[in-house]
Order: sequence, then structure tokens, then C-alpha cells
Amino acid sequence: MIKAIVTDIEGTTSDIRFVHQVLFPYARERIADFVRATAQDAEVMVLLNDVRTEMDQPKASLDEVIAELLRWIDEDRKATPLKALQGMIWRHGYVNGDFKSHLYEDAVNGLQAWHQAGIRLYVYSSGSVAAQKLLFGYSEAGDLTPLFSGYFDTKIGAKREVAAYQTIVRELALPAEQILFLSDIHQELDAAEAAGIQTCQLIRGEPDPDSHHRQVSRFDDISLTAKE
Ligand SMILES: CSCCC(=O)C(=O)COP(=O)(O)O
Ligand SMILES: [Mg+2]
Repeated sequence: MIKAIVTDIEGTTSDIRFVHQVLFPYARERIADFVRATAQDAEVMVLLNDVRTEMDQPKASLDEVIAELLRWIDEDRKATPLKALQGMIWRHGYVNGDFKSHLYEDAVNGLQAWHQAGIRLYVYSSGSVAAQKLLFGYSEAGDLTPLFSGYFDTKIGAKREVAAYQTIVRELALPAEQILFLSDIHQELDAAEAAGIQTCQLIRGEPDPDSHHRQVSRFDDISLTAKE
């Protein structure tokens, strides 16, 4: 029986269009000014140096770092320092009421029902943990953060890497087969499955012909009995 559920965000609990048409443009428009204004803050300074390391240019100027960050946004690169900076910028958007996050109604209902049933809930997203807490804290359905027992981001590894899911299994301290991972991307589910975790694919549009995972279009259809 499933004792814990780990969910992806984009395309799983939330419409991809909210992430790509609201969140990403909001951060893109503001990232240059934000980085210039906060470059001397200790936390941002560390992140900018992480960007320089990832660029393999330890002496890159602030303008070069900003240009790289804009490139990463345009290619939807899941780079940990970019994700942290985006989260800091989104905080202003949520707090100022510029937007609320989108959550599918069936996802909200499913998460609430599982929480009530005593199933532990976690998030694993490429967005930073701070950004995940904002997304579930400032949603159109209200503050859902009390439902969650924990959050994981790319600090534990990329979502298509088996090692990231092995870390989640260790952190949750449950047998892998008692954990269910939900995602819209079959490559992420492949990696979770290789770590022994149960999987279910959320398909909000057309079925995925390249996936061997259970596919459902709504949280209501997710089965909590382990696959044989
Ligand atoms: C935490 S909300 C923003 C999500 C995000 O930045 C992203 O890149 C989507 O990643 P996911 O792993 O949820 O598909
Ligand atoms: Mg996703």
C-alpha cells in the first residue's frame, strides 16, 4: 500500500501554461534589474558565482552572467541557481498579488483527500523549494502548504537521474515500493521506477505513446495499490 506520494508540479498539479506564460515571463522581465539590485547580497552573490561556475567562466562580468541567465530562461534550463533566482523574483509577484498559482481542481481534491487519509505528501520539482512553497502557499485554492511533509528540488539532483529518487527514498525512510511518484514526463517516471518507486503519469492532453507507465488524466483516477 502507498504510504507517501511525491508529486511534480508543472503539467501534474498545475497547468504548463501557468508556468510558461505567467511565471517564466514574470521572472524574465525582472531578472536583469533584480540581479543588479541584489548582486552584493550574500545569498545572491553565492548564486551568481554558481552561475559563473556552471558557465565555466569564474571571472564573468555581471552583464555576462545576466545574458547567460536570460539564455537559460529561453531554453528552459533547469539550472539550480537560475531556479533559486526565479523563486526570489516570483515572491514579489505572489506577495504583491500580481498572480496566484494555478492548481487543477482534481489535484487539490486529491491532495486533500490523501492528506486526510494519512498519506504523507511531498513535492519534487525543478523549481526551488522556496518557489514550491510559494506556489502551494499562494494558489487559487488558498494555502495548501499544510498538506505537505517536505519538498525536494534539483539540489538532490536532476529529475531524470535515478540517484535523485534514491535520495528521496532515503529521506522518506520508507520502502521504495510504498512511495508513488506523479509526473507528466515519462523520463522522470523511468528514473523513479529504476529506484523502485511506484509511478503514475498525468496526461492532461494526448496520451504519451512512448510511456509504459500507468497514464491517467485526473488525480481521481490514480490508484494507490502497488503495481505487481
Ligand atoms: C516551483 S514552480 C515553477 C516550476 C519550475 O520552475 C519548473 O521549471 C518546472 O519544473 P517541474 O519540475 O515542476 O516540471
Ligand atoms: Mg512536470
